[in-house]
Formats: sequence, C-alpha cells, structure tokens
Amino acid sequence: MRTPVIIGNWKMNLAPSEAKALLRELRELDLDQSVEKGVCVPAIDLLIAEDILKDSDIKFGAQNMYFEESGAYTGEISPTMLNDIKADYVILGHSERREYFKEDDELINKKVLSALEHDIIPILCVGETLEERESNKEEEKVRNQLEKDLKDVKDSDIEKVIIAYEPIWAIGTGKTASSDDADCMCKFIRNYIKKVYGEDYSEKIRIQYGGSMKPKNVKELLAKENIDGGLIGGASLKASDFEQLINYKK
Ligand SMILES: O=C[C@H](O)COP(=O)(O)O
Repeated sequence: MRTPVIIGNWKMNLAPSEAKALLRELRELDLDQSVEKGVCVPAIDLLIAEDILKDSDIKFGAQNMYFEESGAYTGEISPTMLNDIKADYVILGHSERREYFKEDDELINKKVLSALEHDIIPILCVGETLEERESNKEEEKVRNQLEKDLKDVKDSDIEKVIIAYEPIWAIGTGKTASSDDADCMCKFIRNYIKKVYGEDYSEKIRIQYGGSMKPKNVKELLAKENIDGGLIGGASLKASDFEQLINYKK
C-alpha cells in the first residue's frame, strides 16, 4: 500500500513576505494525516519554510539544485545546503528547467544521483510535448527520459525516488490529461521500473501526476490504480485549494 504524496510546486511565485503568509496559513489547516504532503518553494523561501513548517507534518523542498557540494557555481544551491536546512525533497528535471534552462538528461541524472547520495528525495519529472503525444511518441519519450535520468540508480535507492508524470501540454494550461490517459502513462512508468528493478520495487515506487490538477479533478485522478499523488503548480498557491487537494479523500 503506497502512501499518497501531494506536493506543491510554487515555481517562481511568492516572495518571502508572501511565502510567510501562505506557510502560516497552511500550518493551521486540518490536513489528512494519511497523505504525505509538502511544498517546494523558491530558493529564497527555503529558510522560511524550514522555520514555519518545523513543527508540522508538512514537508518542504527545493525546486532545483546542483549536483556538487560546493564550489565556484554562481547562482546554484547544493545538496549539502539543502541538508543543512533539513529539506526533504528536490524537484529535478521539471519540463520548465529542461526547456528554459536547457537542462539535459545527463545533468538531470547527476542531480538525481547526488540527491540520493545526500538523502534528499528526488521528485523526477518526465513527460511528453503535445506534438509527441499527437504522433503517439509519448511512451518512447518517457522511456528515454527514464533510461537516462535514472542511469546508475541502485536497486536500494529506487523506491526513494518519486516520479512525476507531467504531460507538458497539461502544465498551467487548464487542460488535464484524462484520468485514464494519466493512469495509463503512470502504469507505463511502473512497468518500466518493474522491468529494470523488479516487481517489488515497482509496487513500492510512487508516481505522481502533474498538470492542471485542481480540487475538482483530484479525486478522479487519485482514484486510479497507478496514480499515487500529485505535483501541483497553480493550485498550490492558495491555502483553500491546497487544503482541498490534500483532503481529497474527505
Ligand atoms: O510542477 C507542477 C506542474 O508543472 C503542474 O503545474 P500546474 O498545476 O500549474 O499545471
């Protein structure tokens, strides 16, 4: 039985004063304890999240990191910095980083390995463009990303990884993949893990769906056998929406 995991990805939103206000609101909510929950905040908000969420069961993490521990890498944050503030997660390979910041699979793989080495849970994002879906290439695209991004990840580490299936055409567009299509791709990912790591790990690994997940569609998506949670952009920026997402079972 996999614990559902719902994580907010604030993206480049909420300056420290706004972050403080939302995190304080989140801390006061009555949230379902059987759901693992967290927020991945901009780097400048990380210390605030550490401080405000320390006595709550809401975890937190970063939206990116470099793979080295320290050095001359202007503008980057490192896994040891995230360890220092006890960050739980780091989002890696988000399609926005792949597209706008030209991150390739080789770099993403180094980051995944580094996160695991430093006990930070990587939330690895994979997914196809609209063009790839329309030409029936979604499985090929995602398989290729998984092969490269998870290269050299050990059997003992694979179940720590959270994989977020995010069809790029559904991100921030209000278009959600149908629950059947989303489940089908999450199943495809689970089968890939089964083939490479075996059935036991494939049953344990958690696979999220991301792309316009909202209070109105969360129940249907999370009722699907292979969808274990959500990576939420827009709807994680409002406490009442986030509350409804976490409390989707109620
Ligand atoms: O990381 C989150 C995803 O990109 C989904 O964003 P969205 O919920 O705003 O569509």
